[in-house]
Amino acid sequence: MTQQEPSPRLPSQLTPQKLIIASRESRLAMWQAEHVRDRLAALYPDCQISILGMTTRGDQILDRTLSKVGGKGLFVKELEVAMAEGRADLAVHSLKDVPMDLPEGFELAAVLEREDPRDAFVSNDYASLADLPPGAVVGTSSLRRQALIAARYPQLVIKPLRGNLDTRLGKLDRGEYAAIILAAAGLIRLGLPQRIRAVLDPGHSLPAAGQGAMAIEVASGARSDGVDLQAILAPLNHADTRHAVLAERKVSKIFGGSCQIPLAAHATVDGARMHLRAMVATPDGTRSAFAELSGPSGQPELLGEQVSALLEQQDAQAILAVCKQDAAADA
Ligand SMILES: NCc1[nH]cc(CCC(=O)O)c1CC(=O)O
Repeated sequence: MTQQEPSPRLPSQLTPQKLIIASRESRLAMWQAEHVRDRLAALYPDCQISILGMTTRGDQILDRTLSKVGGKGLFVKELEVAMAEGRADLAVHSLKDVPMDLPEGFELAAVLEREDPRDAFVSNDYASLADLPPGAVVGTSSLRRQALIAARYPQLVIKPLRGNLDTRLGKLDRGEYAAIILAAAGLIRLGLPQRIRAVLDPGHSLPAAGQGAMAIEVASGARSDGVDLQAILAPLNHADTRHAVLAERKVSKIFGGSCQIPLAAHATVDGARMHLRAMVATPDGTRSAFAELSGPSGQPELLGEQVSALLEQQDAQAILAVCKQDAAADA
């Protein structure tokens, strides 16, 4: 799991003198941008690397669930505008927040090695979901987490929880929730692993496509001074993680791809083989479809298509129709 792509050994005149990284300003986003900055600084010691912090619409709108205000694109659009205008060269994202289809003219130059992809149970008073008394309030705004919890623990009450990690932990600590569910990766990166009371078994709480992975987005083609950003960033790519997330994102894309439906997709890679598991459900968790398959690591998108076909055979379309009705009733 730790091999990196071979370094491209760029001719020295093509290594950049200056790189600007666009990032959201949340503590997690900044940690991730600094991580990329430090890795690039080690590769290109003569390059001056800075971080341009930005606020996105996704950070500003905190009173509605993401699925209602337009989905994942809200976290990346401003960063793409900065790249298109030449104010930044690359953007660092949590891959989970990156839409399945990037706008024309942008691509993912690197997918970094994945951190723990699992969901984490976080609480000051309880050790696990199973410990919560009936009626206890659990915070999450993820439809996937909501459906998975409702299916196994229908006696719990799920309430929306938005905002960056510090905001969410603050709401838990003020007693607004008995427990909250967060990605383990974010807590680990922020140096808060002690907040994790239990990691949820992926067999019960299958992770979201891309969870725990970071990606670097660039504008396609060479920079105006001829610097090939793709080649510059290639050494940061982690091949196994890229293959896993390509398979996961294929499933997301086939099922309509944003926060609108409860959908999980998680792949593991073992050398030349990979295994993909995926699930779709109704938001109340009462109906769900699950499928899994193994295949060659070199054809992740094919595996994604095959697993999606298995889900469809299990009536996934009927589940999605229920979700769409819910969405229409909300509107
Ligand atoms: N939707 C927000 C988001 N995007 C990425 C992460 C965590 C880090 C990751 O998955 O890489 C989180 C927070 C969470 O789900 O708890």
